[in-house]
Amino acid sequence: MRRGAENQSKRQQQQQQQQQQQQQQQHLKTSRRSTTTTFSSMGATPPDEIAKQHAEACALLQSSHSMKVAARVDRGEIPLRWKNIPTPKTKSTTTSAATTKTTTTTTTTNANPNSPHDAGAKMKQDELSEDMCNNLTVHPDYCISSRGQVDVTPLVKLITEGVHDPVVENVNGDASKKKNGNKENGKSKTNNIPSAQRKTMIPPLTNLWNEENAAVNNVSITRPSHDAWGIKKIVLIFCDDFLHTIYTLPWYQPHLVDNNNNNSNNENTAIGKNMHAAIQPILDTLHIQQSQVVRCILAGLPPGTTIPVHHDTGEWVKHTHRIHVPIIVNDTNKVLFRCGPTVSSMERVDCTPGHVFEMNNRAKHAATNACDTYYRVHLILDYVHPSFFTNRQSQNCPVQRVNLSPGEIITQTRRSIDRAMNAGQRNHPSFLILGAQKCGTTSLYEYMTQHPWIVRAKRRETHCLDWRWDTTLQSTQERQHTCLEYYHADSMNPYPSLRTGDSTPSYLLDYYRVIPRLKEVFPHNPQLIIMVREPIARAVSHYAMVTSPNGTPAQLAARGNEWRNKSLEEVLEMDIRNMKEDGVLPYWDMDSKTINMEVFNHFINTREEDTAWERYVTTRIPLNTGSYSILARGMYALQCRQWFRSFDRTKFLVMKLEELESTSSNSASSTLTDDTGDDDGGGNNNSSITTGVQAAVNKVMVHLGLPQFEVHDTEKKNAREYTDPLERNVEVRTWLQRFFAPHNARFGKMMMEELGYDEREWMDLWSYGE
Ligand SMILES: Nc1ncnc2c1ncn2[C@@H]1O[C@H](COP(=O)(O)OS(=O)(=O)O)[C@@H](OP(=O)(O)O)[C@H]1O
Repeated sequence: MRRGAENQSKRQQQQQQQQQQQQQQQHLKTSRRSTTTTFSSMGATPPDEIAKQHAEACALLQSSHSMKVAARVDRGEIPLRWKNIPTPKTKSTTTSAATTKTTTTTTTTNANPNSPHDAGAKMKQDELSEDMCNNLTVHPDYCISSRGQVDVTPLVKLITEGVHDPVVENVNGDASKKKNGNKENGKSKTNNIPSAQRKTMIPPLTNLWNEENAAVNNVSITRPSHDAWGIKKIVLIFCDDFLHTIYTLPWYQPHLVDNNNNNSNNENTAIGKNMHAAIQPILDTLHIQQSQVVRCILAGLPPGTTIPVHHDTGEWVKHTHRIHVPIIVNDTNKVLFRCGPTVSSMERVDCTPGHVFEMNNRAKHAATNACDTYYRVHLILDYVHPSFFTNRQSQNCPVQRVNLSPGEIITQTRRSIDRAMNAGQRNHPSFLILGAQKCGTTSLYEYMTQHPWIVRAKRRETHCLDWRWDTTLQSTQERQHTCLEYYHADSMNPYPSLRTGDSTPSYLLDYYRVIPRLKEVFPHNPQLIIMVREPIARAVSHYAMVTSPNGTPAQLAARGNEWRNKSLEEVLEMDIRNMKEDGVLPYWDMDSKTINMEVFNHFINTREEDTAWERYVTTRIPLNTGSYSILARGMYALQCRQWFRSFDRTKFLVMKLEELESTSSNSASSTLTDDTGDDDGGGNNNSSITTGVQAAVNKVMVHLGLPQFEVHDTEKKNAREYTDPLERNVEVRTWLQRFFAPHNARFGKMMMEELGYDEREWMDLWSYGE
């Protein structure tokens, strides 16, 4: 009785927390610009399409030319490179399976599917003909590989209880069939009890399929698409989409530790031990270690149900080998599990219990249980190569392992998983892009926020530390609260995996206002990102933006009118005069437009320079316009110096806009770290310098300690068409080069000396020749 009451109150608590979670998730979803990335391709299949595919699959099974099971072929481990091929954008995942008639593939390759060593099987993506690329996401020979046969009797014994209970309604309709219980075997007593009544009963601990039992004695995990299809589950190991944290659930812990002091007992502990023992033969057959397994689930496909044709998405897919082992299949003639490079070339896999097979889950696959009564149970297991862990370590993102306690609450989004006990542990914002203006800050923010764990702030440029700073607020607490609102901080609290930040490019120069405020309201010190760009190009871009007549009224107002009727030359002269007057440029001769290098070398990094720079910054930076400091914003060493004095150097990441520009390596597959374990996979060479959007974003992820991801949209943002006024004005360009050359060299040296950056990238920075 006591246990029943405890369970009851725990369930109520869980329900409340789940409701809160749902509300917060909804808020986060609406606060993201793109919610589409949070949904899988499979969830999108409409119910009538699923019903159609189910009818077609049942017809295939019943027809006189019923689909033959493909012969088992051991191709060894499926190379992960065949999971890294970008999916063609035009492909539809909801195509009807009606065309599936044969068991042979219809591809044009000459590779022998029976020989993993065939040269054709080693074919690279770029060798595929254009036609094949349009149709294939994976190599046709590497969709299925038979990896062995095991005795699954011990596992069957552990999970038989409750397996055929019709707790979940049949999502393909025809629920009435199941309401009457198990007609085919008539053995299960519980099946004669109406389901509503059965749900109120406290399930025996040994019924591992019961969701209420799992919520109290294991841990409740949501799998949105699978849950919607009514698939029952026993979750043993689970991880988030980036394999950042691997959670071992109580029912897979041989030495169960209950941190919550719940009612875990010997019976529950025995489950973990027995489960381990029952699954070990499968790991032995695969020749893998327990530590390589990142997901392990028993999935029960309900009678009369079809999982429609789909392919799995998410970063985890690229790094994992997907294993299926049929465990309970009452009648193999009534189940259809298919996989292939295209909908029309999917092959039927042998689903005899104990058949350990690997499938490429980037390939199309579908499953049908045409049986009237019995669930079909598969063990589904994903594992990684040991090199995955070492790569993650070197990317500042080591994989975490966590043993969950019985009944522990976790918070999930589509791509993240957190422990409820860790709610509120992340301080927001996690990062700020400080500038410089016109150096690609918009693009960088847009690239970064494609990461499913980075949530956009309410606005890209919050300006909460400069012109939106509310001077009427009395206390730090009030100011903190106001600033945090820009970052959805409250809604983010249950999901410490998620990060947020903004990009306000005016902060870099406006250090004297921004730094003290930042320290006051964000004392945890967010990670700081600075983008720079060749300063003459930056100045021209700045001038083009501020004088452009195009833009919303708010944009036009923010840019100001000060430069509207002035030439670029006049604007440059104005700024150089201001700096000269403030004492910033004692080395610059206004008449000859030359630098006295001796004076320059004596003056820089002195107290006099600091005082002069402070005079300039504190008197020349208005809050109501963007028309200022066309030259000063390109003097990066002077700006960074102020920031480096206030924060630990490790907080900073400085990148050049030019790093984004490489066209050769913008594709993710060429710059994502390789952990495929393939002999010809082309490992990550630390000594080479890669550029391009993906490489730049990878650097940012390392800086933030976030797992790397594939940037899909690598387009330039905030790009403007304009005629460069300096194109024909060689004289101005030449004096600008004279002006900036020593500043560029000074900045490059600073990056090498203070941040330890590679001299191949920072020596001779933007040198202009003679
Ligand atoms: N990927 C990539 N490669 C090369 N150049 C790029 C890229 N992304 C942005 N850009 C250029 O960056 C300029 C806009 O910078 P910002 O977004 O920082 O401008 S702003 O300060 O927010 O207004 C703007 O420069 P101009 O077009 O010269 O004005 C963009 O074209």
